[in-house]
Amino acid sequence: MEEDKAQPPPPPQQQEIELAGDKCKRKKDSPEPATGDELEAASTAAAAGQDKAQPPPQQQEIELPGDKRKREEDSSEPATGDELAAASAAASAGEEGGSGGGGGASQLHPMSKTSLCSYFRRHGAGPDGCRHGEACRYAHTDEELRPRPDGTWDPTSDRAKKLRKVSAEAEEADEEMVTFDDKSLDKCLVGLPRAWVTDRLKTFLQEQGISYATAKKKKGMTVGFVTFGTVEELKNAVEVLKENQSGGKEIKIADANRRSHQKSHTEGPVTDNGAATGNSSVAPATAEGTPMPEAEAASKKTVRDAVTPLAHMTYNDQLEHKKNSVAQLLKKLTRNAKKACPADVPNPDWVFKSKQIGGLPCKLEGILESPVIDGYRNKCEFSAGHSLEGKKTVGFMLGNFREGVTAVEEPVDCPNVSGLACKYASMFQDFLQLSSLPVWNRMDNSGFWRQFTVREGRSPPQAVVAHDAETQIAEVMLIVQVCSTGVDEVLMKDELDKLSTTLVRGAATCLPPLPLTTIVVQDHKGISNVAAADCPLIPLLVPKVDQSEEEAVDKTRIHDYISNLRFSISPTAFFQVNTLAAERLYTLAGDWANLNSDTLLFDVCCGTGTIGLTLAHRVGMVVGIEMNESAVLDARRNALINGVKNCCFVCGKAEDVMGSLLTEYLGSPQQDIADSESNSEVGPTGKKEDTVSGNEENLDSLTEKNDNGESPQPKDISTDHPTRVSDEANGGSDNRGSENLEGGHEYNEAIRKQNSEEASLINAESLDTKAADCLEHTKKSKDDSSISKTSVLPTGASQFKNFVAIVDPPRVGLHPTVIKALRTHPRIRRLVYISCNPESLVANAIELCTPTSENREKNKGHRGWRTMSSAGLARQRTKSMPNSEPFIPKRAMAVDLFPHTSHCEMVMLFER
Ligand SMILES: C[S@@+](CC[C@H](N)C(=O)[O-])C[C@H]1O[C@@H](n2cnc3c(N)ncnc32)[C@H](O)[C@@H]1O
Repeated sequence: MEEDKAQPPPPPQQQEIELAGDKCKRKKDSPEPATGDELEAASTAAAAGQDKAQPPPQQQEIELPGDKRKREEDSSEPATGDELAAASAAASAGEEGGSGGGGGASQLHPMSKTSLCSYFRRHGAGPDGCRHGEACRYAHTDEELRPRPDGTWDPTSDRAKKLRKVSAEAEEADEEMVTFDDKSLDKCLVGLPRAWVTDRLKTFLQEQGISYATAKKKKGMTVGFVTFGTVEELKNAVEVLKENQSGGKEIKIADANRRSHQKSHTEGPVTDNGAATGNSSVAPATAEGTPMPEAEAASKKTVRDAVTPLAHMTYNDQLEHKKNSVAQLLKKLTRNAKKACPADVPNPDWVFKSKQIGGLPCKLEGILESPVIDGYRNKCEFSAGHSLEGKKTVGFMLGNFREGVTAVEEPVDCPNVSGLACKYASMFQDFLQLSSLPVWNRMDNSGFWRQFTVREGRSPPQAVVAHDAETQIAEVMLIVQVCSTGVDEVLMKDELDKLSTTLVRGAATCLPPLPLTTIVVQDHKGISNVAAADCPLIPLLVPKVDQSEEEAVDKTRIHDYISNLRFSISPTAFFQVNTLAAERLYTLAGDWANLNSDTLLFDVCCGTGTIGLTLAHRVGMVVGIEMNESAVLDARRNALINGVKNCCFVCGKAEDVMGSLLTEYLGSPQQDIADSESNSEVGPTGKKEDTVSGNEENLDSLTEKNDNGESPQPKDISTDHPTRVSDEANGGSDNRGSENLEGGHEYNEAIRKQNSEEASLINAESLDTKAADCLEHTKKSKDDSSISKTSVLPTGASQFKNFVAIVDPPRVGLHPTVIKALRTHPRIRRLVYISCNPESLVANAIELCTPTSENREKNKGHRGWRTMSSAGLARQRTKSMPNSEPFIPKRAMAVDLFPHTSHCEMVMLFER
C-alpha cells in the first residue's frame, strides 16, 4: 500500500499491535514504529509457540498470548527459575519482604503462593532447601499453588503444563482459531524472519501458492499483514502455512483488525478472480456525478490489476505459478486424509507413497495451456456504476463492496476481454450518459441499470479462416440487467427501446460491423448480485426483415461449437468462458474416464450437456444431471440438433437425485454385485435383462400411469417436466413476477413455445431406447422420493459393465450427499472430477479417499462448522461416512482456462 508512506507517523499511543486476548505493547523505542495504516492485530492463534524463540529483549516488540510473563517493575514477586531462586536466597538471608508469610487468606499478598518455590523443588525442606516451611511466600506443591491475579498459573507448574497441553491439543483438533469470514480477511502473519521486507514476504507467499490481495511486512519485526481476497484464499493460506515453515519456524496466521481510524482509508482487497465474471452490482457511494470518496480515489489499483492480476507475467510464468499453487493445494489432500484416517485403519498406500512425490497424493501431470491467451472470454459481465471521477461507467469494479470500494472503471487493458465486448460496453456507457433512469446504487439498493453482459458464440470450426479469437465471433447475445421496482412502465419501455436502437445501430456502424444476435433484458429486483435463475427475461428482439416470429424466439439463444458439435446456449445457462480451452478440458476428462461402449456415464452438473454430448460417441449411454432448467432444455436441444441419441438429461439438484439415479441404474449400493448378477439372466438378445422382483410390476404400473390407459404416445415434456417451466406451461402459477411487464409474458410465452417445440422433437423415436427410458424416468424425478417410487430399471441399463461419473460442480464443489452417494455405490469404480476451485476439489476428495472404519462415529452435528475450513469440515464428515471402499487419487492435471487471472481448472482421476 504505497499511500501509507505519505501519512505522518502516528503518535506513540497508536504504535500498538494488539493480539487477541492479550494486549501487548510494542516498545516505544521500537526501531520500526507502526505507521498510520498499521493494522491492530487481534490474534487468537498467534499464541502458542511464538514465545519459544523470543528475541533479545531490545528486539522484542510484540508479546504474544502465552507470554503473559510481564511483571510489574516494582513487584516484589520474582518469577520462577533463577530469579525466583535469587529472591528466595535473599529471603532466606533475612530480607523477607512484607508480602510473604503465612496468615489468613485475606492477608495474603496477591502474588503469594502463585509461584513454585525453586529451593523446595530442588532440595525439599531442610538445611539446603527451603527453610521457610509453611511461611514461605512461594508454593511448595502444586496443590498449594494459587492462580495469579490475572488468572494464569505458574508456567512451570504441572497445572500450567497440563493446560498448555490441552490447549495445544485443542489447537491441533480445531485449526479454526482464525476467523474464516469474508468480513475479516485482514490477517497478520506472526513468526516471519525479521530480516524480511515486504517484497520478500510477497515472494514467499507466491512461492507457497498463497493468493492474497495485499501483503506488507513490518521492517525488523516478526509480523506482516496480509489481506486476502476471499475466504478460500485465507483457508488455503492457513493450510499451507501450517505445513511450510520459514527457516524451521512456523508462521501463524491470526486475525487482525484495522485501526478504526484506518478503516475508511485503506484500500479494500481486490480479488483476483477477474471482475469479468461477476463483480456485478455496483453503485456510487455518492450522489450521481459526485467523485468517489478519498479512500477510493487514493487507490492505485487499476482495473487491469483487479481483473487480470497475472497479466504482468509472461504466459509461461503464469502457467508455472498456477501449477505450483495447484500442487500446494493437492498436498492438502494427503495431509488431511492422513489426519482423518481412523486409528484402527492403516493409512492408504497412496499416502505412504506420497513421500516419494513431495507430499502429492498422486502425480500432477502438469498444466494444459489455453490455446487462446488474449480476448478468450466469451462472456463478460460488466457492472454499471460510477467511476472514481463520478462518471456513469460500464466496466469492472476495482474492489469489494464490503470494503467500501464501489468504483467501476472501463475495461481498458484487460487482456482477457475481447475488443468486441469492450465496444459494446462502451456503447452502453454512452447510452447511460443520456438515460433518464439512474444506474444502480448498491448503497441504498436503488436505481435501474445494473449490469450488462456480453456473450459471444463462434462460427462453426470449418468456417474459421484465421486463428484470431476475435474474428471467430459470429453471434452475440447482450443481456441488460435492470431493476424495474418503482419505475414507470411506459418510461421503462421507452428507455429499453432506445437502448435497443442504440445497440443495433452501434453494431451496424462499426467497421467491420459487429455481430448482434439478440438482446435480452433481465429484470432483477433482488439485492444480491446474482439474479435467480427464474428471474424474468424480456427479449428485445433484434429487428430483422422477413424474420418469422419463431425465428425471433430462437434468437434468444446463441450457438458455439465444441468438438464439432453445435451448442445452443440460452441466456442463463452456464457455458465455459473459454470455449477452446474447454474443449481440451473435456477431451482430457474423457481420456481419463476410460470409456467404451459398455460404459454408462453420469455427467453430474452437466449444464448444457457439453461433456456428455462430446463424449457420447465413446460410451453406451450418458445420463446428465443439472439443476438449471434452461440449461437442461438446452442440453436436450443440443442432443437433438447434433443427432445424439444416447443421452438423457435429468433436471434436479444432484443432491436430490443422485442416490436414487444410482440405485435405479446400478442397483442398490447394499446389494451385492454378485447377487445382482446372479439375479440377471441373459436374454435372447444376449443382453442381460433385469429380473429383479417387482420391476415388471412397477414397469406396468408406470406404463399405466403414464399412458392413462391409452397407447404410448410421444410425450410433451413440458406437460410433465418436473420443473417450474412445466408448471407454467400447464397453466400453473407463474411466480416470475413478470406480469407487469409485457415482455415478461412474451418471454414466458416464448419459453412455453420452445418447450412444446422441443417436446414434439424430443420423443421416444428421436432417442434410442435407453435414453427414451431415461427421459420417462426423468419425468418422475421431481424429488428423491418420487424417483425411489419409480423403481424401474431403464431397459438396457443392465447391459453396462462400466459405470463412470464425470463431475463438474460449481465453485462450492459437490454436495456431501452426492459425494456420499458416489462413494458408497460400489459399482462406481472410476470418477473424474473437473474443478474450477481446487480448494473444494480437495475437500470433496478428502471424503472420497479417506478410509473409513467399521466403528463409524455418529454425526455429532459438528459444532463450530461455520468457522471450519472446508478441509476441516470434510475431515469431520469422513467420520460418519458409511464404511465403504475409498477412492484412490490416480492422476491430476491443471488446465488453464483463465489466462492472466489466478484461476485454474483441474482434472483429477479417482479409481478404486
Ligand atoms: C461448472 S458448471 C459445469 C457445466 C457443464 N459441465 C459445462 O462444462 O458446461 C456447473 C453446473 O452445475 C450446475 N449446478 C450447480 N449446482 C448444482 C446442483 N446442486 N445440482 C445439479 N447441478 C448443479 C450449474 O447450474 C452449472 O450448470
